Amino acid sequence: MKRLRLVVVGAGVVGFSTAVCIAEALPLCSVTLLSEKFSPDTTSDGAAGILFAAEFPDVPLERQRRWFKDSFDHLLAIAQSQHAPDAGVMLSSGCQIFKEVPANKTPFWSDLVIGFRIMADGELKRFPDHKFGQAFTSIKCECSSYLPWLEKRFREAGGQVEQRKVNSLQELSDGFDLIVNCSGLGSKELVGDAGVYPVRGQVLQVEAPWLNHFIRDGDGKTYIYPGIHSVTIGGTRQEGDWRLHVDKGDTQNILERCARLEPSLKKAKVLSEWVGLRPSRRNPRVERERVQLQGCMVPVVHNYGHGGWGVTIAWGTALDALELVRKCIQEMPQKAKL
Ligand SMILES: Cc1cc2nc3c(=O)[nH]c(=O)nc-3n(C[C@H](O)[C@H](O)[C@H](O)COP(=O)(O)OP(=O)(O)OC[C@H]3O[C@@H](n4cnc5c(N)ncnc54)[C@H](O)[C@@H]3O)c2cc1C
Ligand SMILES: O=C(O)CCC(=O)C(=O)O
Repeated sequence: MKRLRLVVVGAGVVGFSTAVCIAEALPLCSVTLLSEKFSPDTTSDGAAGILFAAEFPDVPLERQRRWFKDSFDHLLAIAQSQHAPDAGVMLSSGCQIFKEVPANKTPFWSDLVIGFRIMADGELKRFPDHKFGQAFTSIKCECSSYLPWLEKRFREAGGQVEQRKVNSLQELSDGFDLIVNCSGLGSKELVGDAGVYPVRGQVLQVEAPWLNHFIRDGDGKTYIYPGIHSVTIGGTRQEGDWRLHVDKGDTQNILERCARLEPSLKKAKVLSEWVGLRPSRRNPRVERERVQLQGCMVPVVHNYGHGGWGVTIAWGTALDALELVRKCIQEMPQKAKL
């Protein structure tokens, strides 16, 4: 019996989440993950990995809530299991503080994280420049551990992995019946999407084991996220900036901004510096189309453009992508399904 051959392009948190969802749900299909780069060399690897999100302008809020909730619940189950240290997933409590009271005091995910509450005036005293704060428990998912863990899970479900750059979807039409595109910023070239652009982010890993709680400035530029082995501090959001090298000016600026929120960071040792390009788009593209490749109409499911929130919503969008894959398969002629 000929098995249906599926290919997932991309080995970041979106690609591996999608590949695992598909391989585990459709054991009769052959699933291959192809990617130019793997952990530790993807954008996902350096992300702070905190589950937190801003709203995308044109995606129905219910769908965004589902992406957040499905991802949060999936990672919470891992954080509370024996797999937590191997997968690099931990609960993380802290606060987001604002210099001005925000128009929306309760973000759309406030009831999806744990214990969300508005901070009392007394708690804000240590942040004299800030007037308003939200305290809650979220999750930190460290992709340098999580991606290898997902890869193992994918292989255990029968998935195959191959390192290769895909220059055009045409290259895939011979070997595969269905393509799932999770190539992040690579989609700009791979599928000619002019709406995809980089937002450069620089972060530092510092040694500060005395810090247990995260602090995020509501402007989204400055954050301190204690992790399993070190503390991630950041950041920058430089739109359209393709530079992948560390900028020493940014490093200095990050250290100063973070020490203003948490003075003890002046005593922290800098362990490493890292730059990544967020695969940004006005809205993530989670949809399907049929593309003519070498004379055949081939179904393509897209799942890319998660910007600064890819770790947060990867599992939720992967489940959506799985449903789109199922629909494509249902519409295939019976012969192709065998
Ligand atoms: C500094 C910084 C901090 C961040 N912190 C957080 C955070 O705290 N929380 C959060 O939710 N998000 C965070 N993000 C955002 C997050 O990193 C991204 O949203 C996420 O990594 C996107 O995942 P992805 O799988 O789409 O892309 P990537 O990780 O970039 O993976 C894309 C994959 O596609 C492959 N690929 C691309 N083109 C091709 C091709 N033509 N052929 C073959 N393979 C190809 C690449 O090699 C790679 O494997 C942060 C980002 C940065 C830069
Ligand atoms: O914005 C945050 O607080 C988390 C880090 C992040 O998502 C980012 O830098 O893109």
